[in-house]
Amino acid sequence: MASLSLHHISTTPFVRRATPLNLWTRTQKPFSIRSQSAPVLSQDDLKRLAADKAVESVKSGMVLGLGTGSTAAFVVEKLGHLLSTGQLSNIIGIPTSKRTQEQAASLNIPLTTLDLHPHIDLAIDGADEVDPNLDLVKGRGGALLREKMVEAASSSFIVVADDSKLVSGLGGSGLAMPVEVVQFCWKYNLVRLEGLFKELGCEAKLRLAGDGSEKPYVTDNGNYIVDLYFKNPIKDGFAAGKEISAMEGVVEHGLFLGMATSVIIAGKTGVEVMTK
Ligand SMILES: O=C(CO)[C@H](O)[C@H](O)COP(=O)(O)O
Repeated sequence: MASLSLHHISTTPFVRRATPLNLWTRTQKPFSIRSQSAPVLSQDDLKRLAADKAVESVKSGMVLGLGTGSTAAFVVEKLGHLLSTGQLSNIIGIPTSKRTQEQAASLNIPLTTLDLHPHIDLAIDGADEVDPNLDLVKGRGGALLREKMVEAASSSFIVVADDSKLVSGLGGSGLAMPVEVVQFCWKYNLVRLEGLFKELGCEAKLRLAGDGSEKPYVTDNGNYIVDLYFKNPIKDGFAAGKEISAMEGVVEHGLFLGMATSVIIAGKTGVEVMTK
């Protein structure tokens, strides 16, 4: 396990005294936050705290990768505010989804593409799981392909999350690890993916649109998503990623390995900046 440095930032005035989070033993569970001396912080409050901390690294003139999801949306919101109040200028963003593109455009954040700006100064995005090596599972919001392209092109990649995202091993939350696949013979690939991780008790499911119908979810790139649910965490993420990528018809997977420069985690005891 790589050694990590943790920089602690108190969430005062919400929490009077902060202690480091117990990063490596947490399991995924919903939490409500209560302190005798402070108001309750919701999960959205924590996401916003992490987002605001990350935006402190943004400087005028930067090319920015704009992530997708509820935490990344707080980042985009803050950037819009700083631009509209003149506290930031001359930034340009590359959105990782149509959703983020729409939000950023509505806040008058100038936008560009990787074609026009292949070198990104800083990307900020959420994550679904963060392990002790700062390796990630991403893509439960369905934007994994564009996220990976944008974040791989960034000199620096800051992850923002609340502490429910901390896991001791990837796949360990029991929630989905997504794989984007072409529509053609998706079932063939679903069966092959499930077989690949049989010994981890993997169950593969086609992601549905979520509108109550049996229609599949379609990504911004016109593909389907196969969600992998593991009973046991993945032991070697790099080997797993390699095997998934080698399958014909797989477009991208949600393992983001060795990509994060730092992870900003907000929890009831404060905000931690985790770096390798
Ligand atoms: O990878 C993502 C979208 O594809 C998101 O960053 C991830 O799902 C976390 O989302 P949220 O901040 O809403 O928990």
